[in-house]
Amino acid sequence: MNHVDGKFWINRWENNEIGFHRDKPNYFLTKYFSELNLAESPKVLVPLCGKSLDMLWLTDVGCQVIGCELSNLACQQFYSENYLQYTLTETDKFVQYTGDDISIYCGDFFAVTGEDLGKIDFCYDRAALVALPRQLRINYAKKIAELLPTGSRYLLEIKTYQCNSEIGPPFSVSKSEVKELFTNYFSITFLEEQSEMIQPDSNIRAHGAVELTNTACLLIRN
Ligand SMILES: C[S@@+](CC[C@H](N)C(=O)[O-])C[C@H]1O[C@@H](n2cnc3c(N)ncnc32)[C@H](O)[C@@H]1O
Repeated sequence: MNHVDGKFWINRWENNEIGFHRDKPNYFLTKYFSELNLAESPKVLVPLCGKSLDMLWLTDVGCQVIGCELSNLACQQFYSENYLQYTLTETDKFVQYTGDDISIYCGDFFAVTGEDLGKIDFCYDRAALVALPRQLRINYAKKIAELLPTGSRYLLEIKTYQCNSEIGPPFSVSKSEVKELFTNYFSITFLEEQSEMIQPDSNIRAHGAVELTNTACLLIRN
């Protein structure tokens, strides 16, 4: 399993192993969005976006969305399944899908720069940090801090479960790890926790994890 060079994820999309995809908007996003005090028409970064329908929900409430996704197939499916028009531009780093309100940089998130994005108001992370093994989570936290300007908001959902070694994705990320990764750059509030039983067909269930807690974290960039 090679998470680092991306083959793992490319294969998952090619084999349609996308059990992480949801057919309705995320509960924490829809509940807490209005409390974020964002400017009008905020620019939202969705790292590791897959073909998440949360991006559509965000445009419905007036956001301009920039996603980043490794798999070209995921990007194509996002636009075609939602009947959205796009144009394609190729650079040395990305294939850029540009739609009316949603653009996706198809390529490696770790190659994105502040110059590529412009000023981001809000970063929305569902199943992104927790998709990454520990060393990449450290790099990811640094990248997020680099891309987000002072005052911007970062809504992060983590999943926490009991395990003896690092299994995943999704990887178990605790509230103390969130503090460790982000405390140098952000003020952190834990908004809400919800427990759920892990699906019997999940790979982490096969390693003995039975129940997990989803925690919504709100981070504000210092
Ligand atoms: C668990 S999925 C979550 C997708 C989406 N956030 C959602 O909620 O459905 C993680 C996604 O991250 C993408 N990904 C993994 N590593 C990446 C990287 N380095 N750059 C960009 N995308 C990446 C994968 O292809 C996959 O679609």
